[in-house]
Amino acid sequence: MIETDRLIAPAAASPQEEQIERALRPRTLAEYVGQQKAREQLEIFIHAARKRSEALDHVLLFGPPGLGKTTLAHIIAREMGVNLRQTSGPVLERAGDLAALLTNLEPHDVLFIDEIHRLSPVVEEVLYPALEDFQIDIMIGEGPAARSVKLDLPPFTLVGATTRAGMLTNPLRDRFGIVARLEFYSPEELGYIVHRSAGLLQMNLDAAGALEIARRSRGTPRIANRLLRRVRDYAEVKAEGQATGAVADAALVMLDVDRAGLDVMDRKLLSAVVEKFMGGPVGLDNLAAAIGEERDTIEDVLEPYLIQQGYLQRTPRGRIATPLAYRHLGLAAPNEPNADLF
Ligand SMILES: Nc1ncnc2c1ncn2[C@@H]1O[C@H](COP(=O)(O)OP(=O)(O)OP(=O)(O)O)[C@@H](O)[C@H]1O
Ligand SMILES: [Mg+2]
Repeated sequence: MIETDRLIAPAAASPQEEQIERALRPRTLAEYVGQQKAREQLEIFIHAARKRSEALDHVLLFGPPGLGKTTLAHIIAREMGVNLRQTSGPVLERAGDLAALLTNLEPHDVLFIDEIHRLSPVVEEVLYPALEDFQIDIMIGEGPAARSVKLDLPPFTLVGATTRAGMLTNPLRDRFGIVARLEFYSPEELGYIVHRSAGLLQMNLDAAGALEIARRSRGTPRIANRLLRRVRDYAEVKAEGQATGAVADAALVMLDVDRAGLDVMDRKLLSAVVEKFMGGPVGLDNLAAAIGEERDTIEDVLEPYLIQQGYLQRTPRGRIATPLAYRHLGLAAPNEPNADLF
């Protein structure tokens, strides 16, 4: 069960997995599948910045976990031909931590701040003038002898990533010239990603096998690559390494990923709304308590895909299960005309 939970969880599970992810990560914009809107924008702005020999404008990337924000940050640095320095909101505790990073940048470098919605207010204060004027004010010394010194920074590009653009303060959000929202991938796009990964892993995966995995990966490349590796294991043990559509299906059924690509947690959430709260509306806190999950996990990880696929609706009064959710659970929706026949 624990294994299954981890399978679908969009966050990278272990250092080992992160290593595999790095190996499968596309390195150029041309290799980056899908996200057409974000890719086209970036292509143009990167091209223009390079032509003028300027730093790229600051970029905010947002979207659910595993859709390719970190990947895109690395690609931006690579396409700009500059270094990337990486940190994250919770790691930057003090203003001095950020100042140290900023003063070590070279012209046009990319500073990548993951989970940028978790920056502390004091650090954010330092960031504003850095983003706007490439300057920071730092305090030197303590007590009566303390004084503030202005330091010039080289022009740089901040790439911020967040799963929740709504949690950014307005002044911070306003300082990004380029804002790209990443969307869930289509089965065709994921099929292509899985096909490419299978090549890198030297695995025999036919077109039907790739599509089966793609359709059941919650629109998320990280999950697609993870399911691919499990299908590979299954195929090696049960099917002489041939990952066909039928083999992939059998492996995914074994892993409790259903034919719509929903896993145990997805189904648990939907059945809680339907059975414990009569289809909703139910508030986030009640739902979290009912299924024993964190609010954040529900909002960041579980809900976005269920909403996008039309199983769940978010209303001001709470979450509501749609007729599709009832059907998926093998139940009749309360207002459907034939409800009584079942
Ligand atoms: N557009 C893409 N084309 C091909 N592979 C991709 C693409 N986007 C992501 N991937 C694959 O999915 C994995 C996860 O992507 P990434 O780590 O960039 O997600 P993320 O959005 O940063 O997630 P998190 O919010 O958890 O940090 C990558 O290692 C890469 O192999
Ligand atoms: Mg990331």
